[in-house]
Amino acid sequence: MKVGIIGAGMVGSSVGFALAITGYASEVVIIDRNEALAIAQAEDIAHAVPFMSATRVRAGGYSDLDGAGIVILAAGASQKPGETRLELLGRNTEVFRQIVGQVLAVVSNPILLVASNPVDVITFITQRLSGLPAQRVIGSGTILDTARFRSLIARHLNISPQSIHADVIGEHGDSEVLVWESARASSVDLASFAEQIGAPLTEKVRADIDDNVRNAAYKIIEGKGATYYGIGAGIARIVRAIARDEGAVLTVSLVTDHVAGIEQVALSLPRVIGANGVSMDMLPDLSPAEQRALRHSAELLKGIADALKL
Ligand SMILES: NC(=O)C1=CN([C@@H]2O[C@H](COP(=O)(O)OP(=O)(O)OC[C@H]3O[C@@H](n4cnc5c(N)ncnc54)[C@H](O)[C@@H]3O)[C@@H](O)[C@H]2O)C=CC1
Ligand SMILES: CC(=O)C(=O)O
Repeated sequence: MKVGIIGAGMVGSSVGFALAITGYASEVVIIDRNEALAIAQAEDIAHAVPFMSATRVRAGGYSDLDGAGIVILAAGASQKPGETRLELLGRNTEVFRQIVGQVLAVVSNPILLVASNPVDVITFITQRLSGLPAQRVIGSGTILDTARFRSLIARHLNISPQSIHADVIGEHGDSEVLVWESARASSVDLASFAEQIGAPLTEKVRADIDDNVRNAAYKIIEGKGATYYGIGAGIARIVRAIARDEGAVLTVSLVTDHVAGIEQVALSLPRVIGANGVSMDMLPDLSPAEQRALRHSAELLKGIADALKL
């Protein structure tokens, strides 16, 4: 499948690299308002291809998106140390007002994958600006937070993160909800598994994992200025689910009709993803506290999106 990437910065280039080395895309076109950057990133990534795959990688303009099945939107401002994702909203709304129309002028019915922050509100904006069905406008949402959650639980239990089934839902941001209630290691209840191997999930263990998931971006940005490898791999994983029509269940953001008593809000839930985008949503079993936290997250995002009066 041909994939376009708008934004050749840290995130866009990491997605391009992940797509090229996995071969999940047959062709990748990278576009940025800084053409020299797009060309340099595309060339650098193309030089990795002979070792790994047969993906064709190049820089281009919007007209080069012709025939793309997926367009990844990773353009715009990113957080400075200490800045929240929501503080990027004004700047990135303007960027998306510029780019969404240019994409749709060339590709009439793409699947749009939104990475730019605050990703839930930007996904809402992109769906409204594009007029595409909600199922085709997918925000990376909490796919990265879920990966962080699984990797930290796996580290605590000393097993593979692929054997952990645990999700982060709600906002990709400070109000996100780590779902402990239905978390499992293989098919075993997570708390029971942890007890059985002598590594119980004490309140302190849970609090440390929560802190390191919720605040991962702040800590990494403090240390190296940006996060990009995790989201690069996460978006490549979504592309694979679409390109191979997998029906994979991934936590992604989407404008959702009803969730936690709130209507028409973009946030993350586990969703089934295949060739036509998202086909189904699921709500994991939640504890009463997790239900309240999800409602809070949904209300927060709804309030911000409604204030935009799109
Ligand atoms: N969803 C997630 O989990 C994550 C999201 N992000 C978000 O991804 C976005 C990009 O982050 P980085 O790549 O680190 O930033 P960056 O600053 O490295 O790259 C952004 C790129 O966007 C380009 N750009 C800006 N306006 C444009 C326009 N109108 N048209 C075309 N290109 C334009 C810039 O020239 C720049 O190359 C940020 O909003 C960041 O917060 C970052 C990490 C994880
Ligand atoms: C920057 C960002 O959204 C993240 O790493 O989670």
